[in-house]
Amino acid sequence: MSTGGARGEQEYISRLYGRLDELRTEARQRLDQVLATTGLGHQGLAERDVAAAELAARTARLDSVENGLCFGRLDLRGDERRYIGRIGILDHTGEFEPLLIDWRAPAARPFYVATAHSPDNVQLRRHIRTSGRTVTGVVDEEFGATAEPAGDTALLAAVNAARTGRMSDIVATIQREQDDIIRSPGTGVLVVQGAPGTGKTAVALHRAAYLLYTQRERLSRSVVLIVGPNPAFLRYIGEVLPSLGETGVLLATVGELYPGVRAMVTEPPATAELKGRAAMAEVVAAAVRDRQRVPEEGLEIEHEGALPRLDAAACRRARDLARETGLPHNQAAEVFHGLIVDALARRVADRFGTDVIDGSSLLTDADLETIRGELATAPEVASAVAALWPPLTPQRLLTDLFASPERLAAAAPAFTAAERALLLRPAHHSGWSPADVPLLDEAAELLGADERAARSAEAARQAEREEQLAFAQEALDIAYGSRATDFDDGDEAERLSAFDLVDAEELAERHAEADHRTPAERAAADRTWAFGHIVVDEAQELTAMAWRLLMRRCPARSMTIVGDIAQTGDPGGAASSWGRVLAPHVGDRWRQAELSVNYRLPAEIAAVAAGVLRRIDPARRAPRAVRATSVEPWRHAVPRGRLAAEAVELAARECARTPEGRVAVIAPEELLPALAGRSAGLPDRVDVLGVRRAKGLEFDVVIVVDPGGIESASPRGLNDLYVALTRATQRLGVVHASDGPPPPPLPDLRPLQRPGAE
Ligand SMILES: Nc1ncnc2c1ncn2[C@@H]1O[C@H](COP(=O)(O)OP(=O)(O)OP(=O)(O)O)[C@@H](O)[C@H]1O
Repeated sequence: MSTGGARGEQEYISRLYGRLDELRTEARQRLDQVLATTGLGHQGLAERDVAAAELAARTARLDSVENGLCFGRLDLRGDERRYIGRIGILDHTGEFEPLLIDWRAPAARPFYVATAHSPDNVQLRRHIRTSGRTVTGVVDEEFGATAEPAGDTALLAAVNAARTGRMSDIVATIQREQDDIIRSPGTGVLVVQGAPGTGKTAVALHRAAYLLYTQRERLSRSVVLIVGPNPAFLRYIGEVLPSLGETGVLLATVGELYPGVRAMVTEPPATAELKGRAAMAEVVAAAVRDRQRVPEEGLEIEHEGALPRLDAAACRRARDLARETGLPHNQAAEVFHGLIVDALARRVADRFGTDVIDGSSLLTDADLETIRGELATAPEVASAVAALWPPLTPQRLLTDLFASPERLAAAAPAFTAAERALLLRPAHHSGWSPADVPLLDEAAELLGADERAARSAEAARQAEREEQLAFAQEALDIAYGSRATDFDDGDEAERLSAFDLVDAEELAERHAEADHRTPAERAAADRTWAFGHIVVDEAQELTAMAWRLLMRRCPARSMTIVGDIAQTGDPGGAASSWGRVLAPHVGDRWRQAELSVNYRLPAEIAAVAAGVLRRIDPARRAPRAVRATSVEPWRHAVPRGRLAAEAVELAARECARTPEGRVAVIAPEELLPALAGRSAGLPDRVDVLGVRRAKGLEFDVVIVVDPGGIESASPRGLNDLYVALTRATQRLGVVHASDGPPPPPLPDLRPLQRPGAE
């Protein structure tokens, strides 16, 4: 690494930061000006809010690119020089030349794809390292020269760096196969398959940033949704997009995608698996149909004396016709009500008798209409009809379904009794689980809005508005009343007061709560939001029901799906094949890209993982590791009762030998309480966790406890073991019970010398 070059670059980098500071100040001043603007009408206020939101987003973007603002330089043949960085910055003097080129712009691409074989007009590629605003070093790669490729030096420094517990961006070292995926067009469904550590998450996040750059107008309004497997994972990746200047995305688990429901309840894996099956879509549909009843004994209503009875056949006809409209349940309820009223009106007319000669009604059409109108508004009719076809919320439907063995038997006849028992729970349950969320969403689609609830919400809004109007009128009256006493010095004609400028309507609008939420916040609160693009990470974990929910949220089917079939630990989780998962939603209209280089695992750990992968699927090729560390993974056999104690002791030992970075102890769920009890004295940078929570995360050092226990804990335990063994960037140890051999290929590992003797 050259420090001479570093000194040479400092002046330019300082100039860039100077310009960044100016841009920030300008953006803040404009924001302050916009917010201070007054005297706008309703339309003007709305425009002001839009401008303010855009300026606030710009300010946030400029603030977030402080670290590593510029990380590269390209010298092209013909004396052109380009500096590459997190955002584009123009020189404000003269010709508005680019001072810094956004990494996503086409002009930056040679920085990522130029090679000695295909230099793309590049003479020199320079990696610039900074700490704060100071240049700490540069690494040059001259094309045509025989120097060590600097790209590798920069990449190796990045992959070897100690982990902080938060994922960092890879914008300075994106590799060619990753760049191809990041810049591939945003239309359609793109699946990125790759083994653990190949950079799927990194690529997916940079792709989101790239699409936001190329389609800013569309995507900043329609919002990019990033879906991860659990909140810990979302926290882990949460800083990547802001560091790339992108703050307007929504990160969520599937369990967080039903507004108004906090899915906090944990339930047995078998229940969650069952709720995730595609068959549940039919169960929910059947549960809705089951609530559209026909009384076998017919329908008898007390209204001004008993109304004529409607027999079951007439009720069934009304139900079938209402269903045939194809409307959601709550909207079809109105149709059903109308049909029952029609049938009743005809019966009432019949009671008055028919003409003995031709059998026609003795009542005129007008008479019939009067009877109909009267029945249509009769509360007794309404409540009798609602008992047959009740208005339902998704929560009500599922609560009733899961609380009743009879309802479950009717809605899920294809499930076994044992399976239905897994779904049973009391009506007064303590809340919703993540697996309930796609079911609630499914129900919401089939039920539609509860029209009556919507009407009463609209009535409440109207009442509130009238109240605001009255309040505004009162305020104006007071202002008007006080005018003579306030301004009796004769110059009131020159002064403007509230009643001169606004009427009550306008004042009420000003008092009305403006919607200052960002598009991402509005999207989070709206079940029917159509996202502009969805990124699904750890996609192999999603259930069939979760896929249905996500596809509904993305009618344009613009999606990036990243995952690894070999890491599916959840039998209800998708994927033994991406084709099978996607076929119901997009047929074969999807494309796949593959990542083939392992950036996380050193070759020594990758070899252990490859052994497990061979057991999962002998046909699958393990990715090539980008580096070796010469540190061999170890194993340590201990009596079963000592697993937790020894693991904690070894974690402490690993901490002592690795002064910075993260250490993880990954164990079967049933060992976690024992481990937690013993690990209180360990430093904060040690995590003790099960495989489920470790998915997608990485650590400098990993100790896998009781691999046999992880493997036997579930039908896909071997996949879980594979996940656990693929989390470490530097060192891996395995602690296993001495009463049996560790599962292959772990017996080949070097046995650990007694601590201290190594
Ligand atoms: N081009 C790159 N430059 C520097 N680091 C990289 C690069 N590509 C990937 N990495 C690093 O490799 C590690 C693994 O990346 P990532 O977590 O995206 O892999 P993954 O394929 O999603 O893994 P998993 O399947 O386990 O979730 C991360 O630390 C990431 O920053």
